Amino acid sequence: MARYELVKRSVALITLTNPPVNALSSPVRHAIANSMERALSDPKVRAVVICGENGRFCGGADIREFAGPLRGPPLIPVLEAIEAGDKPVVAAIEGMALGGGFELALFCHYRIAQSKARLGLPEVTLGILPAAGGTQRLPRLIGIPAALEMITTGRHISAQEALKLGIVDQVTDQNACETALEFALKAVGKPLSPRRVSTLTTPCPPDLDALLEAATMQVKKKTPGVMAPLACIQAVRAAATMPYSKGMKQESELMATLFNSGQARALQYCFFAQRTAGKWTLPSGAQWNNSKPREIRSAAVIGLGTMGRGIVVSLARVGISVIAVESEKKLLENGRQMVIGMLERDAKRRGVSASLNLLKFTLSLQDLKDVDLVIEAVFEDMALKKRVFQELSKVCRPGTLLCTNTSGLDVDALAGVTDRPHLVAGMHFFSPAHVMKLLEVVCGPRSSSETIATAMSLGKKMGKVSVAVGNCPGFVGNRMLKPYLDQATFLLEEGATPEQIDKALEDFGFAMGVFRMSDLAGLDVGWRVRKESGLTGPDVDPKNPPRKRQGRRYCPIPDMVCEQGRFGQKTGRGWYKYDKPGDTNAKPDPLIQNLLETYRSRYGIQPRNISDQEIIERCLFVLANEGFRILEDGMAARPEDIDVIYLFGYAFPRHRGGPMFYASMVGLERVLERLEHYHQAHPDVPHLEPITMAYTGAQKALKSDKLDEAQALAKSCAGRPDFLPCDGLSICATHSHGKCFKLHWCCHLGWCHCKYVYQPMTNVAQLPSTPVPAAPSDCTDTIDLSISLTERFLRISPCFLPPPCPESPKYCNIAELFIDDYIVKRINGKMCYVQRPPIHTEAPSTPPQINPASLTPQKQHTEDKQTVEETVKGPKMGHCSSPSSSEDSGINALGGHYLESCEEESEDELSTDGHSSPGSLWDQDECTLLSPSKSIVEIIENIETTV
Ligand SMILES: CC/C=C\CC(=O)SCCNC(=O)CCNC(=O)[C@H](O)C(C)(C)COP(=O)(O)OP(=O)(O)OC[C@H]1O[C@@H](n2cnc3c(N)ncnc32)[C@H](O)[C@@H]1OP(=O)(O)O
Repeated sequence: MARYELVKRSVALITLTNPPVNALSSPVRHAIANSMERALSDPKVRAVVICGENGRFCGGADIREFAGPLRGPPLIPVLEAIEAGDKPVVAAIEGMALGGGFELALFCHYRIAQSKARLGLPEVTLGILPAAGGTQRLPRLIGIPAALEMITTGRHISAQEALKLGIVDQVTDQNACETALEFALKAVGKPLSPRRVSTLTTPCPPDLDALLEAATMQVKKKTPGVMAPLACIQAVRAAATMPYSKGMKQESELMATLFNSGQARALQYCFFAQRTAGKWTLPSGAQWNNSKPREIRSAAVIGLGTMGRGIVVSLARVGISVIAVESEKKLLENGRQMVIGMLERDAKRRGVSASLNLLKFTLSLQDLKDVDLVIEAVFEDMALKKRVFQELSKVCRPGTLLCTNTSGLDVDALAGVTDRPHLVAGMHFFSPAHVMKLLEVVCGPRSSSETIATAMSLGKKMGKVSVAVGNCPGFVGNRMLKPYLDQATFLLEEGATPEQIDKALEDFGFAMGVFRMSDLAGLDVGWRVRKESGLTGPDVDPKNPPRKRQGRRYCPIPDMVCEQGRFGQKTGRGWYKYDKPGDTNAKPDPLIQNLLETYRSRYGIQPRNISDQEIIERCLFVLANEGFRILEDGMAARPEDIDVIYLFGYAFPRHRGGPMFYASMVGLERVLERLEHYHQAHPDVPHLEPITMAYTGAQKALKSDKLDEAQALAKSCAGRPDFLPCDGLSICATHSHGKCFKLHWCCHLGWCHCKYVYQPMTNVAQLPSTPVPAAPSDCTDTIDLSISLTERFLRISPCFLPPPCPESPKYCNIAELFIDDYIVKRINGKMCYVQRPPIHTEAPSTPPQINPASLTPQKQHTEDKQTVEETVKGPKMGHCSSPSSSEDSGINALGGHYLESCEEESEDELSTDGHSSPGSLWDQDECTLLSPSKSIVEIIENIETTV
């Protein structure tokens, strides 16, 4: 984990060796401590250099270790030994020095950086703060304003900026390690005291309070409701106002508050979910690490509307030559000018020259015969898209990949009209395509692994977060959006206002509520889609009840708003009013209030007071419920993929982790209970019906006495102003379950009220033991959780780790009890955690449909050695049942911050209709929580539980 060498006869070279990023895991900390001890005690050693293997200094603490108890030596004493030593220590920074890695460098007496290195304290993005002295040392080195900015934003800086700020002593274009060795020798004999950052006095600006106040306002505005940046500011204040040792204590106390918070868990989950999403897998067994992408040097984009232009820019700025095609001269010229303008602005911002020479504009598809890949971005019209694909099939050389930017139409139907269905896939960009990070790569049943590998790799090259999804109407993101939007308008019917709904969502963490966002995106797009799908307009049978479509509840209010010419910001009127068209300052409009009142009285709806809790539950639980359906249908491989789609395509607040993670934090049983409750109240809204699996599961799980006790206590707190219904973010460490049971009442900053009133979250190991209750008379000794939604969720989401595991054998994590294959048994008066024999379940009666033309045949299950698990799961088939939602294009519909404003755009010309054909086969989930080596029916642990 660290190599120790004596070089140049007198310098100890300590090389961190923990690939891929030399994170400071327990063995690494151990190795640094030992190596330093050796170096300091060896009289031959006159100086020390610390570097990282493979050109990477250190990526910081090992984030994976945060989920468990601390093992090995704590970091701070290890680092303090470096600073306190009497031999000069030089950090040789190549690649990156981040988080704890940067702090390690700050404990060294000198720092040399390679010119391409990046440095930073990104802890805030993980919901914590730089707690290995970063908040106390950086301000001492570079002053409060610069340190504050780096610490509260987590921004990585270049080696040159680090030199300018005084963080590093030298920047070199050569090998940093070699340079540091020379530097170290020269430092021998020079006084070390002034080089010890802990001894420096923080330069304190006269307007400290005002500065910190401004920083506080800024982070509250930028990241409302997020705790870590505020804690960072408090820690930096301590650096300015307290001696070093007291500041360190303050830093550590603030860290303790953040470390176990739900926000930290959510943000760390996001970090890994983003990386997991890149590890795609197909039913054929093809996956990210066994499929080779093609190199794409040239591409074509068809259609220069909003999406097409953004795609051209995304391709050209990473050095791919692009032929852009339009159908009319005027449109082509307009598109050309806009693309050039966008590229020039982008290049100026990045300080590079615009790659205009890579662009070619044409009216003829014939020009595309030699390109490596085509992305079709014409209007969302299946007939038109089919014509384009037929034409491409004739024109392009046989190996050209044909991709579509459809936001929800059937990719396989398009593949079917080509001569190369295996080379067809969806590449669903989000608007504006050159800004939004998300790319859904849609795998049709016939898409080859090479095609998917190429689309995913091209996405990565363009700087996108690419997620592989199955082929169903709306794919993943837009399919989930439909029930979310529906709930918002149903709530309007029932008595809420757009302002109230938006405020509840914004308080939850969205940058914009659903109605403000819809106004920004434009209301006419959705209206047109609804007209085309026969939901509104002249095609609707006049005998059809106005608030029903196909037996389901339908809300015509959005149509009524559009009928009045209110299309949102661009017309100066929408769900809100604006001072003038294009203005962004949304004001409540009494006309909308009148419209709602008239509507309600017309349909005899008695408006009622709707709580923010109901708004959040109905809008967000329905989102997660659809996510579970998507997993069931096999249209996403993992909950992480869904969350990543919502984080990057729909601006779901990152500190909530994404809709699936949020549901897991609230507690799936509570989500299920609330969905059941709302579905009973609204039986004509199928999306509120919890998926069958969840329903069945809840019937089987038994409640424990402890749970009742906790609920009774919790209920007694209802109504107290300082306690709110659990938002799922306040993790209950008291009961060590990582998620609150239903009816918990928690304050939102880390207090749990399930048992210990007004007691802050307590380390589980410090809690008194709870005796196992006597055998209950009216229930069996086995809690069968085998088919609960929770169990399934955890099975398919190994990343949803239980909270830090207590060392004490008196407790276990309840989450573990939900793991597939385990049951809880009472053995000799103790609750034991037992693995049960495999369940022999019948394979699904309907075999998956496999297209004979498929070039990616299904895994031969009969030939492989397989577990029961694999047999039962099998690949999923068919299109999902939810209605098509092409109300795209993402348009950041949940309310995200754009990095830059959208330009004045016109819609692409070209028409619509769309039929769905059977969708993709999709491998379901993996069960990495269970080790196949574990023996069957073995008592693996004998632990009392507090349940
Ligand atoms: C007392 C507390 C003291 C200190 C607190 C901390 O230090 S918190 C950690 C602060 N550090 C970070 O936040 C850095 C996180 N990592 C990154 O930003 C990037 O990974 C990095 C280092 C810039 C490298 O980017 P690159 O694109 O080259 O690789 P990728 O992100 O795909 O990562 C490769 C694999 O490494 C895993 N990984 C990266 N950093 C860490 C880490 N700090 N701990 C654990 N694991 C880390 C990452 O998950 C990837 O894993 P894989 O299994 O291959 O998906």
